Order: sequence, then C-alpha cells, then structure tokens
Amino acid sequence: MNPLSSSEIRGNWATLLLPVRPDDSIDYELLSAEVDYFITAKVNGIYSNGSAGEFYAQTEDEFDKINALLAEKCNAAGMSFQVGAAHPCAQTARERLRRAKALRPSAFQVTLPDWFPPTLDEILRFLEVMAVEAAPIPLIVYNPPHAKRKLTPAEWAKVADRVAGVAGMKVPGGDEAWYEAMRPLMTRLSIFIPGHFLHVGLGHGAHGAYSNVACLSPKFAQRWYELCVSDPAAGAALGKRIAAFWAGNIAPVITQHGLSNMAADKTAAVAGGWLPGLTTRLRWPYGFAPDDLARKIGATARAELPEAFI
Ligand SMILES: N[C@@H](CC=O)C(=O)O
Repeated sequence: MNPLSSSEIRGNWATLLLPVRPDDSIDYELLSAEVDYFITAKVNGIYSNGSAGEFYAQTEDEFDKINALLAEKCNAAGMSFQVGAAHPCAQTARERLRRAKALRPSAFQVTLPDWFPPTLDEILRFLEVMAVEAAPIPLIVYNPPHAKRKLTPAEWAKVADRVAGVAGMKVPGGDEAWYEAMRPLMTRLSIFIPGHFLHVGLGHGAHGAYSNVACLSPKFAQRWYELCVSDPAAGAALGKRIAAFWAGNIAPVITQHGLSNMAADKTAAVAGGWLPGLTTRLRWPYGFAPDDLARKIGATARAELPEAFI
C-alpha cells in the first residue's frame, strides 16, 4: 500500500484480534479468516497489534508472521493497513518497525517507551528516531488511557511541530475543553477516538476510530461510520444507543469484572459472533471473560442493537 497522509487516515479501522488456542499458541488459520472477513466487510482499514492484537505478548517470530499475513492479504486486496510496531522496550519497537517496513503498511502505530514514565524530551527523542526509521511511512502514536504518560494538547502540539513524520494519534478523547484545545491540531494530525464515542468525536472534528465497535461487528461499525458522515443526526441518534449498550455491557467487563481493555474487546467480538472459533482467551498471564458472559452480552446486543446483526 501507499503511505497515507494525515488527512487520508480517517474512518472505521478494525483491530486484528489475536486468536489464542487453549495451549496459548496463536491460531494463524483463524487469524487469516479474520483478515478475509475485514476485507469483505470493506472497513476503511485494518491494523495489527493494538491491545487486542496483544503486541506485548508476542515473540519476534510471531510478530513477523502475523504482520506478513496481514500485509500479503491487504496488499493483494488494495486494503489500507497499519502495522502496530509497538513494544514496551523502545529498542525492540525500533527493530519491529525496521523489519516490518518491507511490508509496505499505510502507517505504523507506536506506543511510548514504557518502563519509567518518559519526559517530553525523551518522548520527542523516541518519536524523532522512529519517524526517521519509518519514513516515508508515517507514525500513529497510540496513547491509551492506561499509558504511563498521557500527552496533553500542548504536548501534542510540540510533537506535531518537532516530528513531521507523526501523522496521527489514537487517544481516549476528552470533554469539550479537550476538543477545543485540540482544534488547532485537527488539520495537521489524524485524531482517532474510541469507537463507541465515534459520533461525539466526529461531531467535534475528530477523524475516526480504531474501533472497539468493529470488534462487536465490523460491518455494523462501518455502516455506522458512513451514516455519521452522510446523516450526522441519524448517526448521533444511533451513537447514543451504542454508547448506552457499551456502558451497560462492555465497560463492566473492565469496571466490574476487573479485566483489561483487551479482554473487553475480545468479549465484544465473541458476543458479536462474526468469527466462529474466536474465544475470549488472552495470552498468559492475562485473565479473560468466561464464554457464558460473552454469550449473555451477545443476547443483549441482539435485543438492544438488532441492526448490528443484519
Ligand atoms: N484497544 C483497542 C482499540 C480497539 O478496540 C486495540 O487497539 O486493540
């Protein structure tokens, strides 16, 4: 694929959830079926190695195999794709990015160095080097709610000024004041907020979501994004129902059951039922939701959001 510019990175992007067998090995056949499904669903793009792709729990051989599979299928289908070259160790992240460059992704996703919270200078030094390594392929900075260091709007402005290779971000979003502070950056950086707040983010000028709603149903998430663009009022009305379903059913996987964000994403995917064989299992040592919880959430989803299952 060709590298994408910040203004081209928009819409509904699906995360490549890692299918894990009971013995903790990766089910590559199911991974391959998953990529095929996303291509058929005509999502705006696919990305590997977000949290639900479990980038932090892969050997380097596994990283290479997963991303080669994604790239081969996406390059053949003309589907935009991003490679998550993230790793808590900056040196390993740089090696991942170097090896994956030959796969010709549309962009790379990186997280910030993790062990000790980095200063802004350290963050800029990290991103400058990663951007030079990646060029001409741009970087997306994945700065999730649980990151040790969360960038403020003023710090994002410094990143944009100093590192031209950063094209976008994947962030939790914020309130009115946050969107107001981010407004000057919206023509320079692609801003992606959480999937279940897509309607709110788009209404404030954000560009899309690396989407947890696409975990529940990739096709529905795509239709909803397109509705938000063609008919913002109808998109917002549907968005309110999606957000209510999320608050009542998916968020409690984290807030009541004490599981991780990636456990919630996999629970949503199993509830959606679009990839037979996928389970809620995460790689050792992380806990995951029992299958009957996912089934129960799936039944609620079919009652509360029937249009997600047509
Ligand atoms: N945390 C997620 C976002 C989408 O569900 C990921 O990147 O995997």
